[in-house]
Amino acid sequence: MVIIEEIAALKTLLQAKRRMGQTIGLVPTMGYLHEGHLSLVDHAKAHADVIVMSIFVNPLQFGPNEDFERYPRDVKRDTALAERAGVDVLFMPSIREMYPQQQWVTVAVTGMSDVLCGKSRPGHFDGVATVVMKLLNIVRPDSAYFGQKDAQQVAIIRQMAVDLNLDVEIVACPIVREPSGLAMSSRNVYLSDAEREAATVLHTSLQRAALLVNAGEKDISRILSQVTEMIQAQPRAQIDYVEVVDAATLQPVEVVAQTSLLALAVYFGKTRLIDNCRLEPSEKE
Ligand SMILES: Nc1ncnc2c1ncn2[C@@H]1O[C@H](COP(=O)(O)OP(=O)(O)OP(=O)(O)O)[C@@H](O)[C@H]1O
Ligand SMILES: CC(C)(CO)[C@@H](O)C(=O)[O-]
Ligand code: BAL
Repeated sequence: MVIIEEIAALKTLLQAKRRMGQTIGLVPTMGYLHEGHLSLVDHAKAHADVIVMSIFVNPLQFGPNEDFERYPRDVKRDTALAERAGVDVLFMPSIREMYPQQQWVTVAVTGMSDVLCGKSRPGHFDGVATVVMKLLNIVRPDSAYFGQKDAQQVAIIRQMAVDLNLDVEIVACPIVREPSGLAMSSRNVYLSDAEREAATVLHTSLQRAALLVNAGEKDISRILSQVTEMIQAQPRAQIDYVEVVDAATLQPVEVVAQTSLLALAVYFGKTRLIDNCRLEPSEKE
């Protein structure tokens, strides 16, 4: 595995790979790697010849009172895990390398960014879209891999690729979970044992919703009230939002359809966790 910190060096290396006819897959991350990230590498390896993983904790996507400073970092461990997973090029730029001067031009996301997580994290998705756009322009991958855990992020990036005519395939990969059902996340490290245990209610409540839909329930308010009640019964949980939206446009929907996404964000102590699942009504009626 080659480790690169400079944009120019990365561009030169990838240009040579491209000239040899090799395809490039990009896995963007903020590091502190876990099985969720590594599953993205597996998906990328199935499609592309050269796997580039980026590790960059992007200041542009953190609000002033968020956890940019204390976001977990472990370069040594990440390097070993990336190499073992089969990453070919690990791109770890400094903040100065990515933002050598004030960023005068950024990507602005409208509509899709003021719902769900965007409501409580103003500016977050502009920061995500801007850094992903920069990474795509630096790496020029054939395909880029994102986790479905961050459902709003992947929907926005897909839309960015369409709206800004990007020549890249955006691939959404399934959520990887702990045996307890808790979705893997770098921020899980903030949880106390009791909070980690309590947080399993997220997956259980999503499963309850899926069961209801399977049994023929189409009324979104009834589904939402069951999910909300289950979470509220857990004293350590503080709901930020629980919503059903269209998975592609993120706009609210009134009746469950094949494209519906149940998404939630819930605080356990100071830690805000997200999770989601598709609600797929059975075909028979
Ligand atoms: N459990 C998971 N399953 C599948 N993909 C995941 C999972 N967790 C993260 N990813 C994906 O990995 C990529 C990098 O995410 P990131 O580095 O922010 O990790 P994270 O665990 O989501 O961190 P955070 O706790 O900050 O949300 C994103 O595309 C994200 O959706
Ligand atoms: C896509 C991403 C790497 C952009 O900083 C980040 O939002 C993440 O890790 O999900
Ligand atoms: N995985 C999303 C990155 C963030 O929460 O900033």
